[in-house]
Amino acid sequence: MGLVIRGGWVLDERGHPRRRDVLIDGGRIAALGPRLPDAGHDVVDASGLLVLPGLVDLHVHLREPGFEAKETIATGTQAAARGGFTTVACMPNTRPPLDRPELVRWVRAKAEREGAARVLPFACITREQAGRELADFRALRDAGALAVTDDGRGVQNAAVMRAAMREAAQLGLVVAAHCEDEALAGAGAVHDGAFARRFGLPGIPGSAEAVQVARDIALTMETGCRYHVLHLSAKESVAFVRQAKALGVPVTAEVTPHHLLLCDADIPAPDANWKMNPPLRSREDREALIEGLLDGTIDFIATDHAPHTAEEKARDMAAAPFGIVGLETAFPLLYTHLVETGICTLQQLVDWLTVKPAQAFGLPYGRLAVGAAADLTLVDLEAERAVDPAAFASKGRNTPFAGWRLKGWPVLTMLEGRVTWQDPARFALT
Ligand SMILES: NC(=O)N[C@@H](CC(=O)O)C(=O)O
Ligand SMILES: [Zn+2]
Ligand SMILES: [Zn+2]
Repeated sequence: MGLVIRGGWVLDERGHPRRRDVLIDGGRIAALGPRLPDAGHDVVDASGLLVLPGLVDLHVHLREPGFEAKETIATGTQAAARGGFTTVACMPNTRPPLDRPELVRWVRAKAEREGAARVLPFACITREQAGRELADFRALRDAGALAVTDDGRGVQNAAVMRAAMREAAQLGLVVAAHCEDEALAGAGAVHDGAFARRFGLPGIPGSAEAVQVARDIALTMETGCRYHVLHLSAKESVAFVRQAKALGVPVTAEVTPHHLLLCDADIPAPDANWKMNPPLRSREDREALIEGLLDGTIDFIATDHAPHTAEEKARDMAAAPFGIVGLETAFPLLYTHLVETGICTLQQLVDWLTVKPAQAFGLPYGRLAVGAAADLTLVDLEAERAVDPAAFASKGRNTPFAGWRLKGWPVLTMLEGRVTWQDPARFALT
């Protein structure tokens, strides 16, 4: 017996909403049409709801192993499910870092047992993320690593980065980079701009990111490696990626919801819930990111969900760790502030959160089509409520968006036909 998702709005090829039924059988989408027969199937009433392919977030920190006080694979994937995400890629800056194949296998096995989302682990570029010797890419790939990155830190030595790209090119692995020149970033806590000056905080200039983006594009041209820029934040970086793409360089880039929606002028006062790396930059940087996303320079959106404990984030802005959570607010934030404001269409937003990240990493997810895995997200576009960090599934409560009134909340999430989250006020599926 299958399950019919009855009467929801499905976006067609041209992005127009159509009333469609979705039949799920054996964890796959078995049929999609205007009026499918019940034929003894279970039925979910999706009338009035948007039915999307399960959202894909290729940049999250699940913190296991080693930082279970911040998050676990279980709580992080529950946060993903609540946010409408069915596939997440987790970063290797754990303790120990994911620089050996047995660690990649351990994360995959634990996620398989406890996860409420599909988890694709990134592995390290360098051993211990120390920036010196390369990890064993072939063994990491064979253990199931999605790609390699030293996220949390930039690779400081250009020769090490070039060696990584040569090796990755041989193996068909993507190199994903956290671009940050540590000599330029120094001990900075926020963007090197008006807010930093007003509160006497050390600043991180946009150039700290952009010089590594430029360097890595040159190395990509030399090595032919597939290169991806994580959490793009500076207008100069956008310009470099745009130019590289025009030259046919195999580069992709992502941007976070917070860099699209906030700039340093929005920070109300020194408060570590507004501290993340890269930092919120200037209004012009933010505008360049939106422009880059709209013109295809930036390929997709990823949250960089980076949970920390309340105690860590209660420290002052200079001392607290970088990072904010993102999984449980991403869709409503972007729907309310990009789609409802007319900056982009619903179809564009959905693509940036589904098929675009999947395509960039060669993954078969993010499409609502017969034969595809039944990863689905039902969203109520009219539901409006305030962001309440106390109600998060994540252990992290560190968000600058607390109290924001948003529309477009996910109400049911399904991974391969199994419900991973449902709004208890609306559904009671088993
Ligand atoms: N983005 C952040 O501010 N923090 C991330 C590291 C990272 O993504 O670089 C973290 O691990 O906490
Ligand atoms: Zn990073
Ligand atoms: Zn990150």
